[in-house]
Amino acid sequence: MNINRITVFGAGVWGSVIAQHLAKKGYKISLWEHYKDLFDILEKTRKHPNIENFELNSNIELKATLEEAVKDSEMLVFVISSKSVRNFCKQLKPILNGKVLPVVSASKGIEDSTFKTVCEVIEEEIPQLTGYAMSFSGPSFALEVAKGIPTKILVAGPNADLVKKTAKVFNSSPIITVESDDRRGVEYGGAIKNVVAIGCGILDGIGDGADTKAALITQAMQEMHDITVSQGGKTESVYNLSGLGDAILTGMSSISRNRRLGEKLGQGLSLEEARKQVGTIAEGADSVNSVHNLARKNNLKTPILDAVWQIVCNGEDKDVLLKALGF
Ligand SMILES: NC(=O)C1=CN([C@@H]2O[C@H](COP(=O)(O)OP(=O)(O)OC[C@H]3O[C@@H](n4cnc5c(N)ncnc54)[C@H](OP(=O)(O)O)[C@@H]3O)[C@@H](O)[C@H]2O)C=CC1
Ligand SMILES: O=C(CO)COP(=O)(O)O
Repeated sequence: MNINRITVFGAGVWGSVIAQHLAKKGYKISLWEHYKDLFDILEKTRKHPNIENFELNSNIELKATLEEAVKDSEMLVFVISSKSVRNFCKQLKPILNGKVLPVVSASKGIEDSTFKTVCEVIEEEIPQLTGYAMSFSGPSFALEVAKGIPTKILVAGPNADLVKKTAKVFNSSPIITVESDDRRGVEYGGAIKNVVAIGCGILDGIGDGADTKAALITQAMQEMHDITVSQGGKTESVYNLSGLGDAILTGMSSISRNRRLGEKLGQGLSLEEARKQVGTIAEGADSVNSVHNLARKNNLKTPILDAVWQIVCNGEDKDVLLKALGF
């Protein structure tokens, strides 16, 4: 696999930081963004409005159309919100025109109606990519990676050779990549940890502290485990970087948008108001329903995740979470 040009879809904070990381390594990057206002700002200033002291590397070219974005590309990286992936693939498919190339998803979510992971949605919509989609997931705040703070991220996919080569592409300071053959387990962990982070935020909003959040994470990990394993994921992935590692990061850090959304809910704000105040996407608010429905469908006992669902989706009082924890 000889890679020179990589396309990154989504110039949000994580997409831009990934593009920068790869550009600094010497890859030529085509960065595509669908939101015209953001595209125009990036093109005009080369600075990202949501990342401090961040100027796009000269190896990054902004691409306004999908045709331009995929031209000469040897790898695609998806960093758009998970719920927009299916429609996005419908636009991308005719443009790829049967082309086969490795695809990496850095998005974290589970589709509501189908319970499919982002890689599975990509492969379903663009069948020639089946076996070529990999997940890139682990504890990695874009804002910390942008500052050069070290982290470890899993690259997971069904083809060991492709995973090895892709891990090499992404591996360089401050990111150490770790290879995995359990894409499902990695993607489920990455999606469910966002719901766990909302739960931790709710506790913050109520005024409870790190002690209570640590108890929540510990109990919720069993629920993450049971759901993931029921879908064919491995136990070892649940307790690896994308599950446990990312649950600790997002549940405990003030940076996490999912945790911040939960905090607003815990303070009594409605979901709509909480979303507005957080401003940017909080994937957990979309995944909470799919996670809940999946647990019900499989008759799994998931009291912590159910309580978060009741608060987020039904507007229940936040005390249901304390009750679920046994307080
Ligand atoms: N930020 C982080 O630290 C990390 C984020 N992630 C994951 O990465 C993904 C992106 O997050 P992040 O970059 O932080 O979020 P941002 O809100 O900063 O960016 C989201 C990106 O998705 C794009 N998008 C939204 N809707 C559509 C659509 N209909 N079609 C095409 N593109 C669309 C956005 O465009 P627009 O500007 O129009 O909204 C934007 O480029 C999420 O799944 C998140 O969980 C993973 C690890 C770390
Ligand atoms: O997934 C993330 C870090 O690994 C980002 O989490 P938030 O979306 O909650 O900020």
